Amino acid sequence: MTVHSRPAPAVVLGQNQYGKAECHVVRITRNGATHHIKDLDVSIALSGDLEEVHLSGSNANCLPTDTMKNTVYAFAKQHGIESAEQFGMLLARHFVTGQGPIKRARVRIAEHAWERNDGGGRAGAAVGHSFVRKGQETRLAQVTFDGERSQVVSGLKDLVVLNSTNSEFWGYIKDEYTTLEETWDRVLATEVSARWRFSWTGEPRPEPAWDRSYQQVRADMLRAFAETYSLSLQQTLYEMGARVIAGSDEVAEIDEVRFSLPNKHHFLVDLKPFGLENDTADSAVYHASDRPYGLIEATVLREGAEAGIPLDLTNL
Ligand SMILES: O=c1[nH]c(=O)c2[nH]c(=O)[nH]c2[nH]1
Repeated sequence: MTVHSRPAPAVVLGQNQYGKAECHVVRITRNGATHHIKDLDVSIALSGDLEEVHLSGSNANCLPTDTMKNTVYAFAKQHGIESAEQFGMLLARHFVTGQGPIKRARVRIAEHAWERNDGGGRAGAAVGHSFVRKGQETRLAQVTFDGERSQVVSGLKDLVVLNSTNSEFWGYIKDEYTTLEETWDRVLATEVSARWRFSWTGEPRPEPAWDRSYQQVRADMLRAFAETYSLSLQQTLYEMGARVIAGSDEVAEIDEVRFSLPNKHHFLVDLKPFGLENDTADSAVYHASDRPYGLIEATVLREGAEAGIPLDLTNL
């Protein structure tokens, strides 16, 4: 059998673009004790005279995607973020007018909206630096009944909260692998996942008013988060649990609260290479990192109560 070798086909480069996707930039503006937050996911795609980058490997016309990322953070500090549209326009114009080979820039922005954490209307002075991400959390309930006794575990997940000050982290173990710098002022943010178990097991005790209880627990958690001057997320977790247990009344008595709190790290961006001082009295720009993240989990119990919520929340 003869194998007919075919001539190599002529190949050409088609449409192409490149850029840095999902630069998660958070800018905190400080007006005294009242802070404001802008939280954007910025994705950039540039195109233009980029044939040689693909064909010969010459990077002479290639603006590194790392530079695009730095530009996002530096512009956030330098020019502020008025709106997603205005910030996107500023960036798109910068890349096209600043670099000859770049002919077109596409900037996509997803903005995460935040509102003030007023702890259900009861948080007082902490409101200036405490925020809740917009969009409802998911409310959860698990009920079991064995013919005699009921058990009710309520919960919530996806409640994202952030404090732009009143959080420190220092005094921890330092071994040969520790590089983390101690901090006396950082952003503390988490996505609350919690489950709480009621002491109520059925008649003759009156059934708790579940909706009212849920609102009370949610408000207690938000208020404790806002008002706790935090030395660690672990300490904040404990304060939130303690507030929930103490805040539950006799009818809707809660014996146990279990939390799973991812530490949503916000890293201050080093803008010194661009001649910018970050973290000044009026504003700071952070990189909101989504992974890896610290995961802080614990149960807080009424003294004397037996733990009944399993360690693994995903099974509830
Ligand atoms: O609140 C914190 N708790 C930790 O255990 C921890 N570990 C870490 O690196 N950062 C933090 N922050």
